[in-house]
Amino acid sequence: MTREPLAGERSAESAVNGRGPNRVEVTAPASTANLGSGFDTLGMALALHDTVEITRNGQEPGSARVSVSGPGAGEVPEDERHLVVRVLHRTLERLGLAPLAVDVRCTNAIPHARGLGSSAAAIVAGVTAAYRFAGLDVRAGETCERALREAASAEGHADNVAASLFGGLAVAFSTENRYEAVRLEPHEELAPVVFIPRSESETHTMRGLLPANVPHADAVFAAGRSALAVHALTARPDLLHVATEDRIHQDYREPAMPATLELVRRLRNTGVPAAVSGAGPTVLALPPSGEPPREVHAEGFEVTRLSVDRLGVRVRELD
Ligand SMILES: Nc1ncnc2c1ncn2[C@@H]1O[C@H](COP(=O)(O)OP(=O)(O)OP(=O)(O)O)[C@@H](O)[C@H]1O
Ligand SMILES: N[C@@H](CCO)C(=O)O
Repeated sequence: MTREPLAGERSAESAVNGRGPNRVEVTAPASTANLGSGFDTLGMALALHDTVEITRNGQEPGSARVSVSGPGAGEVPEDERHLVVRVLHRTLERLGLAPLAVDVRCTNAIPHARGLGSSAAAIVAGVTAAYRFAGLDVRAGETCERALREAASAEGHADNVAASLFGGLAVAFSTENRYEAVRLEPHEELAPVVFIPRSESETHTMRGLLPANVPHADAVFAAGRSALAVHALTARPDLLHVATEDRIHQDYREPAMPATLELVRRLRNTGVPAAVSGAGPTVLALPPSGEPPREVHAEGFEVTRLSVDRLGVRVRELD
């Protein structure tokens, strides 16, 4: 395999073949994507975390034994088909390294298929662990750009993974099929509230509801609102209500989650900036007070206040 060298790469082969860590712990944050007007572009990390502990076990290379507590327990595969393990192995392979045999312990808090970036957090955990086993730091210079591309190509879009990797607010974009992102510091007064329903929606199904093209006027509307959203989220939260307005994805997805869109409208009608979180069905609100509005009827939704995660993924060597 030919590829460009990575910073610290000379140590990578020897790290995986014996001198690297035996056990790493990765903590990856949830994320809310789109923020209304920034479809596939804006993502913000939230202080709700999955923790994954990965230990090399000396079994058959490429094998995995997985245990899960919290969301996903009893539902996701408990072997090498598990998302974190698939990404770990794929990333090692793309680094030109042999697969590892691992025990994986997942302690999850992010609900699955609700629009809170659970798959992105799992993917970011897998990429981060692979890099650490290879002696590389996902947060360092060129390596961090490659880690983003690795994670975004596994997810299919970069908004959630960029936020989960770097924390804070991500502006994701692509150039010549390369995923890229810029990290920005969200305004200190942002106080996200999420309304999480019991129902689930898989992102790939929700993406199937989107049209191939949108009217030019809607594209112009989206460009203006998303540019404004960057300013509102970082400097002028008083502009969030207008900045989070969308015309290019939410309504198209309404037939699959009518209660979500109804709640978005009820919140917005009381003046609260609100949008579908990611591909839904969770609703994200950014009330200026940080208080969920009492007068808005939100039966069927669990209401949770979350702060912004400003650090992104964390990794520790345990052994
Ligand atoms: N921690 C995890 N471990 C294993 N598999 C996971 C994990 N998190 C998510 N998945 C897989 O990804 C699926 C959910 O991903 P999906 O992209 O549809 O939703 P999401 O990431 O929660 O929401 P969104 O992308 O809208 O923010 C789950 O059904 C499961 O198969
Ligand atoms: N931008 C993505 C986020 C969900 O993963 C979407 O709305 O489909």
